[in-house]
Amino acid sequence: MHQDVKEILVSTEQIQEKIISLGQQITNDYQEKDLLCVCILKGAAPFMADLIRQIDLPMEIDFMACSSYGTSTKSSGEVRILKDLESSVQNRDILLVEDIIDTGLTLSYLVDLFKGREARSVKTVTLLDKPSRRQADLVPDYFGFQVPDKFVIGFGLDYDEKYRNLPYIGVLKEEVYNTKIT
Ligand SMILES: O=P(O)(O)OC[C@H]1O[C@H](OP(=O)(O)OP(=O)(O)O)[C@H](O)[C@@H]1O
Ligand code: HPA
Ligand SMILES: [Mg+2]
Repeated sequence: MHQDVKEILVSTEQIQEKIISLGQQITNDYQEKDLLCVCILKGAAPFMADLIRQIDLPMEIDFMACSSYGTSTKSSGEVRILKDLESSVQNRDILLVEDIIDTGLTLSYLVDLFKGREARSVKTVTLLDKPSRRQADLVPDYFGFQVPDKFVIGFGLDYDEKYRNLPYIGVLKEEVYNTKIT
């Protein structure tokens, strides 16, 4: 275990098992649809890469970068689009792929954005859900694991851009962000 991790919440094996089952559900639900999986960078990249290999359908992928946390553990509440899609979403079935829904501000902003762009359907899949912190009225269509109100890292999730490469979900030790000089 990494020295900055207080405890492991979800193991590598649990994550992989869950991704297989999410892939099966999505495969069943998107038969005869025009599926475009949109990865919300950067955090969702590892989850997206594993998830799409468990979806047994003709489909496309695209990437969007937004940021609301910057280098902090608190959401700024303001969603900035850093990179937009290359594909058109009009009349397509969009599945937004996230690593975590926390306040829900990022994803509810993006769902509204894609509905405004006339997608046929907009659904959401997230590896982690932290419902206790919700500010926006958003329930994911598919989720992997619910997590408590702790700042989590690994499998794409960062603190100050680090720890994305950990192969499990862990809780970051408080002293790591309390002692940071900003
Ligand atoms: O529900 P919310 O409170 O809006 O939080 C969730 C969002 O915050 C994180 O992104 P971040 O802004 O840290 O960008 P990153 O994926 O590049 O780390 C995460 O990947 C989600 O996109
Ligand atoms: O708990 C979290 N960890 C990392 N990034 C996040 N973005 C929202 N919540 C979190
Ligand atoms: Mg982040």
